[in-house]
Amino acid sequence: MTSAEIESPLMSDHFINYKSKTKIKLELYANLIRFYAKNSIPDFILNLNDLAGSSIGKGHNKDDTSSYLILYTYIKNPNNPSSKRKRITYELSYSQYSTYEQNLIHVSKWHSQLDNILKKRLYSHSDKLKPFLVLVNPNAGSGKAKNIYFERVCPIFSEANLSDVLVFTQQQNFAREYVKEAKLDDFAAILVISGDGLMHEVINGLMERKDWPTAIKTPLGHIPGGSANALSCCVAYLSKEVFKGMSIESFAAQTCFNLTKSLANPLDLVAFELSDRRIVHSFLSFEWAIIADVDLESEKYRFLGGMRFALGAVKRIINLRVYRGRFSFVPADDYLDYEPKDSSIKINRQKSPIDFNDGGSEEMESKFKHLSPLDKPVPNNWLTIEEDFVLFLVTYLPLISSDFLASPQATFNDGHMHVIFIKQGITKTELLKLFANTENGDHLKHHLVEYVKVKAFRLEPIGLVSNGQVDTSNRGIMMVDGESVPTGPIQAEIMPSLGNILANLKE
Ligand SMILES: Nc1ncnc2c1ncn2[C@@H]1O[C@H](COP(=O)(O)OP(=O)(O)OP(=O)(O)O)[C@@H](O)[C@H]1O
Repeated sequence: MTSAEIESPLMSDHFINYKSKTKIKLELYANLIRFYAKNSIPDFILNLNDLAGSSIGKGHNKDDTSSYLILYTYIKNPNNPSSKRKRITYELSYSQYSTYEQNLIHVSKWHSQLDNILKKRLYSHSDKLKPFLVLVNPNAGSGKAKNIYFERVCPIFSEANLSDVLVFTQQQNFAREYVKEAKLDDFAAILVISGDGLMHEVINGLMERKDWPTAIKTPLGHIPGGSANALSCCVAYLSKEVFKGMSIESFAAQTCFNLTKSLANPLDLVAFELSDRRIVHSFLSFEWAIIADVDLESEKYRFLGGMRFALGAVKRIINLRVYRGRFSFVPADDYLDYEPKDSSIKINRQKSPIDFNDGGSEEMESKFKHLSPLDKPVPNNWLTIEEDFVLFLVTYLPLISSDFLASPQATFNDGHMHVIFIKQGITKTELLKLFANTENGDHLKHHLVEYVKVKAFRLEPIGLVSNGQVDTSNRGIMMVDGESVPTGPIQAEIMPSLGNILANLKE
């Protein structure tokens, strides 16, 4: 027996379903509404997790004294929990009293009771009445973000009785500067309608504030509006919601509905020290070798949306590049005995006693737990691999695009970076097959794909390898969260649970 069955309803009333013209009894509980047509057994149970909100309406006929309760639901097929959500509205007329005013007063009680229950579930830690700050990049992806805001997001916010402050970004780094100066206390959360690049800007803007330790705790939400939209895919994947096989508009609407049901969840961020000594913060990935080449080179196919990556990958595999590099890392505790699948990969394990900040400085020690200055050797307890790499990818969320489940083990705050690399030796055919197997994470089973979980790493790119020669003038492209950074020695450390991401995680 569920707790709702032993509780008495908060409200119970008879309505007429406007569409079917049938009588219906509704019982409201803390988590659900029961719909009874004839029997004492409910015909339908609406979980309040599937309800965006309600509104009050009046009939068109001037003699109609009834008042209407309208429910906006986004329901999955009950027989298929992994189905898309479908919007269904229930228009329920109430006419127990003889005047419209009396009926309206009673329906208003339902509306405010529902609003209170739904808002209580939102951001329980913050002020319910604060608006969202919504940042929209009108030029993201194939240029749909503005329409997504007006046609998909606004209607759901209105159904859920949520308010927002809209800001269109005007150029690169606009959002970064905006959140650096914004009065964050005025907002419940920051929502980004764009690709992953704009979220990267927002996170870095927050980290550049004087009050960054509190600023970075502002809950962040992502609504897909760009081409890859990896963060929205990860939120949907970890919330057990569909994210494939639907248009960006439907995906955005579903994501927006889920945001109205979301709570703030701790999010791992990664601090990078770039070769020019700048510090940037990242939520998604670091790419070098083939993935970075594809990401940058496929920019010119942005009009294709997500398809741009598939096209770029095929082109780059045909003209495969190999880069020599030195990869040093602090393995996660469960990877201390890490051995590569390919026995020809040699790991340099320092035997000298562990010294965390060997050659480090006080400044580095105060900022980082593992990193020493970039111009000094890595500490003694790090492991080092020097190889010719075809692929080198670090992720801290599961997906880098809707069809690339790079690290199935990753969660929002598992406290680690997940490194995948492939060294020279893989054939073009094998690589093509492997790229076709990334949707379910099956690439990790391939004997030439290496995987290691780390807390910190350093990558020193050496040069492009061709015909046994190393061209040190070409060290490839490096990308953090899909944004180019200067190529050169780079290092990174995980910052466990530093940020907060909005997601409706199911138990
Ligand atoms: N109004 C704007 N006009 C032009 N560029 C902008 C504007 N606002 C932001 N930008 C920049 O556009 C770049 C791309 O944005 P974003 O990553 O959000 O979309 P995308 O690249 O289309 O999507 P994805 O990252 O999913 O592939 C970012 O570097 C961002 O700083």
